[in-house]
Amino acid sequence: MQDFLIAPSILSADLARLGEDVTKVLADGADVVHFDVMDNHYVPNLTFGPMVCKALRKYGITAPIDVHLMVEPVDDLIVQFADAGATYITFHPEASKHVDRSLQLIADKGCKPGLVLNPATPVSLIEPVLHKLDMLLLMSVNPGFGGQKFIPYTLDKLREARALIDQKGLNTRLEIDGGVTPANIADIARAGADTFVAGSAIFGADSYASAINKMRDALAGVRG
Ligand SMILES: O=C(CO)[C@@H](O)[C@H](O)COP(=O)(O)O
Repeated sequence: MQDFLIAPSILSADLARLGEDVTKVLADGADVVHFDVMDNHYVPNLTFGPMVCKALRKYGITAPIDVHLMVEPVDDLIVQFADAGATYITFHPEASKHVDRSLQLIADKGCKPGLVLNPATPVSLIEPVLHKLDMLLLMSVNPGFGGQKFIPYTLDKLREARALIDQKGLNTRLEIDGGVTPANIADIARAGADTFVAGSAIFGADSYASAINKMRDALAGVRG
C-alpha cells in the first residue's frame, strides 16, 4: 500500500479567502487539495469551475489538485480542468457515455485519471478499467454536500476495492470521501484506504494543524 495522504476538501474552506486558506492548510500538513466540482444537475449543489483551479495555481499553489467532477457530461470539463492545472481528475462512471474514452482523455491531457463510486454503486462496475486508474474514489456519503455522516457499509466496499487493487498488483490510490474524522480515520485505513478527503473535520476545526495531526496520529497506529 502507498503512503497515507490527507486531502482537505475546499468545499468547506473560506471561499472568500480561498488562496490564503489553501496555503494555510497545506502549511499545516495537508498533502493534496481536494477540489469538489458540482453542477446542480448531477448533484443538487453548485460550486466552482476551472477558473478557480487556474486562480489557485496562479496564486502559487503547487500541491497536487485532485479534481472530483460531480458533473454530467464530463469531457468538456476534463479538458478545461487539465488546462487549468489539475493533477488528478476523477468522475462518476454514470456521468460519461464512454468511460474508457473519458479516462483516456484525462491521461492524454497529462493528468492522472480516476473514477468515483457513489455509496450504492458496486465496486465490480469499474473492474474492467481498474488498471487504467491512478485513483479510485469511494464516496462514503451521497455526493453534493459537506458535513454528512460516514456511511458504515462503505467499509466493506473499501475492503473489496483494496483486495482487487492488491490482487492485480496495481498502484491505484484508494481514496475515501465523506464524513472522515480523526475518530474514524484509523478504521477507514484498516479497511484499505490510503487517501483521505476531509472537509468539515479540517476546515471546521479551530486549528487545521491539530485536526491533521490527530488524523496522522490515528494513522500511525494503523501502520505501527
Ligand atoms: O464530495 C463531497 C461531497 O459531495 C465531499 O468532498 C465532502 O465535501 C466532504 O465533506 P466532509 O464530509 O468531510 O465534511
